[in-house]
Amino acid sequence: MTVQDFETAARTRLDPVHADFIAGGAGDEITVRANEEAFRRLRLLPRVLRGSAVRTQEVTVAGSRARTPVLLSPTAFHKLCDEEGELATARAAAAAGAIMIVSMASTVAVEDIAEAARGAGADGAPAPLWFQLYLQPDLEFTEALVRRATDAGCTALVVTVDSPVRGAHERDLRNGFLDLPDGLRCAHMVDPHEGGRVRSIAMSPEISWAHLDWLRGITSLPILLKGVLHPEDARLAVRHGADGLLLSNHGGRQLDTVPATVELLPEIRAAVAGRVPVVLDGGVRRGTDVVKALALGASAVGIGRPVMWALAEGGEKGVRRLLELLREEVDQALALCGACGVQDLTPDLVRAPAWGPPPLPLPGADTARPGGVVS
Ligand SMILES: Cc1cc2nc3c(=O)[nH]c(=O)nc-3n(C[C@H](O)[C@H](O)[C@H](O)COP(=O)(O)O)c2cc1C
Ligand SMILES: CC(C)CC(=O)C(=O)O
Repeated sequence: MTVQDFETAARTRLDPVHADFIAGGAGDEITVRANEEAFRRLRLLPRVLRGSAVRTQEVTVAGSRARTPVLLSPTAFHKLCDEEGELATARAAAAAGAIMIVSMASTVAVEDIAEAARGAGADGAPAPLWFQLYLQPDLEFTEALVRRATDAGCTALVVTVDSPVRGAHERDLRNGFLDLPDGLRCAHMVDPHEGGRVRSIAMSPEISWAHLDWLRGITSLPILLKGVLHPEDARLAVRHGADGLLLSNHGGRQLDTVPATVELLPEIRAAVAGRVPVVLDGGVRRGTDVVKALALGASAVGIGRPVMWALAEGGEKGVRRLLELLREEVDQALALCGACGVQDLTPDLVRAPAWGPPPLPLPGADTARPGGVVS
């Protein structure tokens, strides 16, 4: 009945080491918890008598049209959850008309995922697929991967920029989960020039804005940056030609103790000043969470762990049910807010506690804390 139920059910089926890999985060997992808690602290303030009988959830983000504002954030290794892996996920996403962001660390190749999605798209419409990339210091390899994703029909690239090194996943270290089980591999990291050797994904601290400029020069696909948290970086992203941001703290899996993403949303929105869309992920578990994020200015929201749990619980059917459930919950929340669609969701529908940047005590200035970030 709820998104949370999928986790409970999945845990009875999954190897506990793999369940820990999915659930876990970096360090003390403070940010993992903060993401969900922040949504719980926000309150909705609905409008009434607005005639919201005909409702739509359609959105267009960075040129891709979707039937739902809920997209599938990139998650690695779907074959840990289901033997069909990303093929099952792609079919379910296509049936729901949801954007799926294929992880660079997927256990099925993007060409095969695209084929599965094409076969399952409702109304014969192609389901939008985006491709997530960790920029590799080996630019030739990165360029070849961008071409593969483009040729497979992906309509945007999502560059994850919060991973100059990998976050410290202490559950995995304790469990000794350091590699994929035999028989599974990252499909995009098999190097045809090196006799099928599987490369590791480099999370490299040498990656800089210059690499993004290089990427901008080799592709005409929209580029979204995933993992920008500081408003100054959001401004820089726009200046460097990014077409959108995926406001994400990697589900609390990179730097622990960073703020919940929904807390940062108003600041990031203000920084980009409407020039590019902002998608948000992290802790979205309810239709009301989706509505809160959209009201605060997100163009869409992503879900990570729930997809893995649903896949483990029921394969393609599980992910279909998950997406249906969220569609039903979003529809109900829209109706109860007096909204016919995303366009009717505005910041005045949300009451936020007083979070945001700490007050900057200026010499001689009144140091009283400003009110909530949502006015
Ligand atoms: C098991 C797992 C694998 C992930 N793999 C990737 C990945 O390959 N690339 C990436 O950019 N983010 C990855 N993420 C982060 C997600 O894209 C997303 O930011 C996060 O899961 C959203 O938070 P949520 O799980 O609370 O919905 C992963 C997250 C999880 C839980
Ligand atoms: C294997 C990693 C590249 C996947 C990831 O980003 C994560 O586990 O958070």
